[in-house]
Amino acid sequence: MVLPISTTTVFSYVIPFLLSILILRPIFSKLLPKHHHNLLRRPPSPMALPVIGHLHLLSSNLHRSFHELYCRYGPLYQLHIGNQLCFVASTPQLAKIFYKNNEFIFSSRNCSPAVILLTYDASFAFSPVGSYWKFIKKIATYELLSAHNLNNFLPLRAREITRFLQTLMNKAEAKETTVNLTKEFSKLTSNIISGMMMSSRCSENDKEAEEIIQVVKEVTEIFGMFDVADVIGFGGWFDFQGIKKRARITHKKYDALLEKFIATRKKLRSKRKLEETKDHEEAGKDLLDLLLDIMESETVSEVKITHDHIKALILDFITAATDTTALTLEWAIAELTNNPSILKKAQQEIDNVVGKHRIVGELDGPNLPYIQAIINETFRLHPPVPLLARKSVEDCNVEGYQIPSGSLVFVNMWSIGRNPKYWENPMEFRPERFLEPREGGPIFAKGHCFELLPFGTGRRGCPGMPLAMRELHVVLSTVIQCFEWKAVDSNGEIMRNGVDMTERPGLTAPRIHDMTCLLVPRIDLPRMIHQSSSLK
Ligand code: HEM
Repeated sequence: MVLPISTTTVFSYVIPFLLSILILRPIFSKLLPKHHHNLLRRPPSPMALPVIGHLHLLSSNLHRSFHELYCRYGPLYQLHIGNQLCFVASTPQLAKIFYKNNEFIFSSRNCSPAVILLTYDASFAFSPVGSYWKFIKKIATYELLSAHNLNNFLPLRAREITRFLQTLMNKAEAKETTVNLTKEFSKLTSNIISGMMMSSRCSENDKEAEEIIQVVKEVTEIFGMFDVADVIGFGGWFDFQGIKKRARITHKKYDALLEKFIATRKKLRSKRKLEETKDHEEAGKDLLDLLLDIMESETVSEVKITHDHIKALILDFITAATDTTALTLEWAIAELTNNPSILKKAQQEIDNVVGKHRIVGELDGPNLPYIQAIINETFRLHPPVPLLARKSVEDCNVEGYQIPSGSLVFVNMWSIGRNPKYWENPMEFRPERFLEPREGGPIFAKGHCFELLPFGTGRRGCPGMPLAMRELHVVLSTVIQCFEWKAVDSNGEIMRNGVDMTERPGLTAPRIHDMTCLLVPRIDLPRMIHQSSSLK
């Protein structure tokens, strides 16, 4: 039935009613509580296509695509990647609102079928904040990566760094041989973390090292991919991009390597039990031992640890620790190659503070502030994890916009690091900016200064930060102290116009080409190694 509306009714009631809404709307909107008023407000968003949403706007270097969209849509915008609702934030203020003020809501991560496949569905880094995550977080913070354990493992790191320097020195002495620094950094960082986790080196020989490096590279690349089949709703059945196939192959390779390590350790434990030796405990308990203790323990623990959990956790930590640390070193060396005056200043600092009679050690860290500034400047321009990605577990109101539960939130640290609003002449590599007096105090990379969050922040922030900071400082310092280097291209020709700074896609943002150099010794390394028989 249609109700007849007379002209009188329209003029007497409807038009005045509509006009009053128009006039009073701004007043009411101020009076209404913000939360209510904005319940359905969403941040700006580009035009979406059916089914794929905004996928067509994204390149494989997501942080670059997100930065371009930031320039058009502002600090907070909304995207549909297939059927997944996403929000991208590109200011330090929003980073703080999302990950500090609302850290419980944005504490989960996106776990794709490929990640589940690769990580035995038992990853710590991808698990929601629940009893398993809390249990492992406690072990990571108070055992594996505690200050006490890091000190216990100082001799191990020193030994690995000495080996690394010796390898470089041997290659430098064979004058024509070029050195692939990308691979050497990855070998070093994977040896350090596998030494701490399994008291075993990843790369006793070059073939094994190559295998590990390839697997880690593959895992981080897969972790950083959007599988179109998942986000447009086909789920586990389709594999248009071959990501699931790659994950299966990589998983198989990883599994074989891990099984080998675990089997070796089990043999060692039985031998130790028989001999009742205590040496190992004195040298610092590794993660594998801790986990095997928990798995084999008869007492009921908070969480049941299985063989698969152990493999998943080793994968988590090796992957998280190897690539990130190695690629930071590589970016730093690349920037120093392109900025010889900064390299000179760094050499001078080391020569003045440490001299040429002993090798730089971890304990020199606080006395070498310029090296730390170089590391911070590298983090700013080349954050190893360019996008901090979390998933919301509840609805949340951010700056008047509604962010529904289950949304993916990206904070684009790469974009923030290059934004002239937060950094003067952002494209200039200038470590001095971290040493100059600054309104608001100095900027540190430890998770409290939201302009610079290389390790993330809050409860889901990186537990490996203390180890990474020690490693980065000492390794970069020793390379600067011990060698002059000249970057060469794939034909072995010296690159006179500077090294290429293009990135490769993935969860981390490594350089696209390996850093290959001709090395020239700056010091008499064999004599120094002999003199300072251990690096402290
Ligand atoms: C330069 C080196 C490193 C960088 C830049 C880095 C960066 C990060 C970032 C950005 C996150 C995510 C944080 C967030 O969501 O707020 C993370 C998580 C993590 N990192 Fe690191 N990391 C580094 C080294 C390490 C090392 C050496 C280890 C282990 C020894 C490690 C283990 C982890 C783990 C296990 C997580 C997951 C934590 C969780 O989900 O609760 N990282 N890292």
